[in-house]
Amino acid sequence: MTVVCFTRIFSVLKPRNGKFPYNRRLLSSHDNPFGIKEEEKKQAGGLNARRERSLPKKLEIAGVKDVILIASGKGGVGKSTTAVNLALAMAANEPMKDVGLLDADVYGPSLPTMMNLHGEPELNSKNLMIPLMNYGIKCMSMGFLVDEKSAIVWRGLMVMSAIERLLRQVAWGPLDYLIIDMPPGTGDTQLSISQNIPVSGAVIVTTPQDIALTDARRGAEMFQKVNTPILGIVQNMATFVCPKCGHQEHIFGEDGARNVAQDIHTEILGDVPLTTSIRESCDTGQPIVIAQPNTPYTLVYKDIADKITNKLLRSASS
Ligand SMILES: Nc1ncnc2c1ncn2[C@@H]1O[C@H](COP(=O)(O)OP(=O)(O)OP(=O)(O)O)[C@@H](O)[C@H]1O
Repeated sequence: MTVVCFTRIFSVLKPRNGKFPYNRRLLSSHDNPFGIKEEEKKQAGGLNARRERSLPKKLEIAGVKDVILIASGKGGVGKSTTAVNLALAMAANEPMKDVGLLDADVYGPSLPTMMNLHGEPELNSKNLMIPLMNYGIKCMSMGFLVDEKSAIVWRGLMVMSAIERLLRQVAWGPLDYLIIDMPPGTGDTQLSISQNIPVSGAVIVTTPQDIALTDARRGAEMFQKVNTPILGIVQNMATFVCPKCGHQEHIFGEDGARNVAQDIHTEILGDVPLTTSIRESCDTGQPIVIAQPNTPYTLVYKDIADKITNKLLRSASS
C-alpha cells in the first residue's frame, strides 16, 4: 500500500487548463495534493495559539445557507451511511433543496464509493474546485484528490489545513444545506470545523451499544462546549431485521440512545434498522434512498430529514 506522507512538501499547485497538474493515480508516498507549505503549518500553529487566547471569528462558506455536521464519537457506527442517505433525503423532500456533501474524513474517505463518484474535480474561472455531482448532490472528498488505495499519514495541522481548503476552495454555492460527514471522535478537526464556520447544527449518530453511547455523549458534550446546537441523535443499527422472516432483534441493546438524548436535552431523530439492503446499496454506490425510494428504510431517512429541516426552519425564524 502506498503511504502518503509529508516528508516532502510540494509547492502550491497551479491549475493548468482547469485541471490540477498531477495525476492522482500516480501520487506517490510523498505527495501532497494541496501543496500545503511549511509556512502554512506555522500559520495553523498560530491559529491554535489564537484559539487559546480567544475563539476565532467564524467565516461563512460562500453561497451556503446551513451547514449541518453528521458526527459520532465512535468510528464505524454508520455516520457516512447516515450522512449520504440524509443528504439524498433532504434533497428529495418537498420543497426540493440544493444539497452538498463534504467528506471530512481525510484518513478514510468513503463518499466516493457510496456516491459512486470517481475522478478529479475541475477548476472554475476563480480557481475553485467544482464539486463532483451524482444524484443531484454536490460532493467533495479527499478521495477525489488522492489515490483511494493510498493511506494518508498526515499530522493534525495538515488535516485541518486540507479541510479548510475543502471548505473554502470549492465552488459550493448556491446550497441550501452543506452536510459534513465528520471524522469520528472529538479531536482537532471537529473543534476546528465547529469553531471556524457557522454551523447550524450537529446530528450525532450512534448505535445502541454502551461503548458507542459513551462516545456519543462525549461528542455531544464537545459540541455543547463550543455552542454548536445539537439537532438530535440518529440511532443506527437500532434493530436487526431478519431478511427471511422479518423478525426484529435489538442486538446492540434497546434504550441506551434514548437515555443519552434525555441527558443531553435532545431528541432521537429516528431509529435506522440494521439491514443488508442499507449496507449493500451504499457499497454499490446506490444509497438506499435512491435504490429503493419507497421502502420503510428510506422513509426513516426521509422522516429524519424532515425533522432536521423543520428544526432549522424554526431556529431561523426564532
Ligand atoms: N443501518 C445499517 N444497516 C446495515 N449496514 C450498515 C448500516 N449503517 C451502516 N452500515 C454499514 O456499516 C459499515 C460502517 O458504516 P459507515 O462507513 O457509514 O460508518 P462510519 O461511522 O462512517 O465509519 P468510519 O468511522 O470508519 O468513517 C459500512 O459497511 C456500512 O455499509
